[in-house]
Amino acid sequence: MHSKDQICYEDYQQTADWLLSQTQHRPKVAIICGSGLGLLADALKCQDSFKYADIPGFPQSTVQGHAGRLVFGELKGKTCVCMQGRFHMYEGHSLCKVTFPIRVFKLLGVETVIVTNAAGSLNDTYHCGDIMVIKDHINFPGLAGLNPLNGPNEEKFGPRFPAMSGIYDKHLRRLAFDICKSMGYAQFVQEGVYCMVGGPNFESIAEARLLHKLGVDAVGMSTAPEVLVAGHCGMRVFGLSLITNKVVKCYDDTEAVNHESVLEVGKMRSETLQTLVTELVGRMDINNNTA
Ligand SMILES: O=P(O)(O)O[C@H]1O[C@H](CO)[C@@H](O)[C@H]1O
Ligand SMILES: Nc1nc2[nH]cnc2c(=O)[nH]1
Repeated sequence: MHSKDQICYEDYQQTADWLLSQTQHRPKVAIICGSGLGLLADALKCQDSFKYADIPGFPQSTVQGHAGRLVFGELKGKTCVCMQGRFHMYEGHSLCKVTFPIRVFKLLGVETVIVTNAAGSLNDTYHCGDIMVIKDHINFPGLAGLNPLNGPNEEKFGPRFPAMSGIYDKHLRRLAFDICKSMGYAQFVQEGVYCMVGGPNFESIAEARLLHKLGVDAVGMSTAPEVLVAGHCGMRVFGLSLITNKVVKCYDDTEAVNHESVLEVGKMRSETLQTLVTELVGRMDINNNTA
């Protein structure tokens, strides 16, 4: 590794090579579990798992509800790798560290990334426990110049100026809605725009009103960096937000969000999310080459 914030191609390759030497699994799909959503990994069969602390080059999870384990296994016979815990900018990680696993996944042969997160809703028609299929995002840190793709471009991964229109795969979004309909989930599944803010504080009321005016449906402190890096290296992206709370927009409201209640809602919906992700992977069009 060069300096603290600079990661080179060989660093990603070293971590990927180490993982390939430790497991027979050759994943085509990566799943990133949001806050309180780590139980998603329980659905994987024939598991091989690694603590982040034991993986060369991997950052460490520091947030409650992010176990810090990389789990390989199968969903409906398709090989997946699942991050039980992600990295956030507010933990003090550089954005290169936050997105380090994505490029490692690319080198493992992953073609599709499923990102999940816990988020607060700004859309008045949403309820706690709703699942929002992400249609698009607003990346506030990115708009302000905080971008994991800053610095010399690594051409082996992708182009200097990647397009981000259509980054959330239309076909997978449609498939998710079909699955939700057939599973009886349709009444609590939404489609909307996710907004990333830096955190770690939740929104002030004036900030919440601003996001509402901008047409944001759900807000959180993650996801956009991982999506940018996955898109940059040509991976297909699908995203889900679990609505864990309503963002307070009214000065008379005495309710205040906290991380514990966010995790509670994650637990409540874990089985539903497991089913949805399992079915989605099962019906995805991928070439599965299990070593
Ligand atoms: O985005 P994930 O990792 O799901 O976590 C969300 O939940 C935490 C706040 O409760 C924040 O980290 C926010 O980003
Ligand atoms: N920024 C932000 N992140 C969240 N993660 C879960 N809920 C929220 C929220 O209301 N705001």
